[in-house]
Amino acid sequence: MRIDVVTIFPDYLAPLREALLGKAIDRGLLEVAVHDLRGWTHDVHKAVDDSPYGGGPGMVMKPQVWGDALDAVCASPGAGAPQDTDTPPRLVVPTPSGRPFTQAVAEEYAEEPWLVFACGRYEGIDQRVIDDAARRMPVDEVSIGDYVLVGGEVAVMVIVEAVARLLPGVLGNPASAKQDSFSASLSGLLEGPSYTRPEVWRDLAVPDVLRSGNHAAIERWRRDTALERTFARRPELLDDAELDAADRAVLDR
Ligand SMILES: CN1CCC[C@H](Cn2ccc3ccc(-c4n[nH]c(N)c4C#N)cc32)C1
Repeated sequence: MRIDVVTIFPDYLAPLREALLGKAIDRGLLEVAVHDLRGWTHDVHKAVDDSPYGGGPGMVMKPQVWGDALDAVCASPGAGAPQDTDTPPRLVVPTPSGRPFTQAVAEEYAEEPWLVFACGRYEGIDQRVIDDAARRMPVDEVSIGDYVLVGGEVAVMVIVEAVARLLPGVLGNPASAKQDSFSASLSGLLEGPSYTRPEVWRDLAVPDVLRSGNHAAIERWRRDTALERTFARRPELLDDAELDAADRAVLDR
């Protein structure tokens, strides 16, 4: 997978080259290029923003600069295009007003050969940039949660990590992603609690079933605790979960 990120704060994305993702890049499982939006400005002040039409607080990011940047970065075939194909990338624009970025969206993105991320700042990017790009490529405006950040860079880090860990070979143990919270194999439920040695720590013991060696009982316990935790913390997830009679018996307890 090829990932391009356009931002006015390239150094903000430096952590993408650390740890697991850094290893994935070194192993060629992932290619990441970060571009400084100011490279497409033409004035001495390298202006990327201007005051909003209709008034209101803050500034809006200029369409001309973003248009030139995305024309260059999304060019296919082009320098960034994977295998130099003429397939355009999917443009992902983080914004609080976007559709929710969920595990299902992460799984969708993990199938894409090429993602380009546009990191807004100020009050956001002139809408015409998104509307213009949508004439040439798939565009997604997504939100990582119902709170307001200062810019898109942190959201891109969240999205890239959630997507990259799903790529074959990135996680040491691929089975780990199969047991993710929200994943299909867990019926969209939250994961239950995890434990490791010692058996007793500060007079708190590991549940006996996990040391029983009875794999059927352990699987049932993990399902039950996932159901209980989901019911307690995210009951709305149960609406879409495929529950059997045993599951419903747990919830009716
Ligand atoms: C007061 N204004 C309101 C509009 C957005 C302004 C800050 N900003 C500029 C670009 C930008 C990109 C993403 C996010 C963001 N915030 N929360 C999320 N879940 C996001 C996501 N994905 C925020 C952003 C602040």
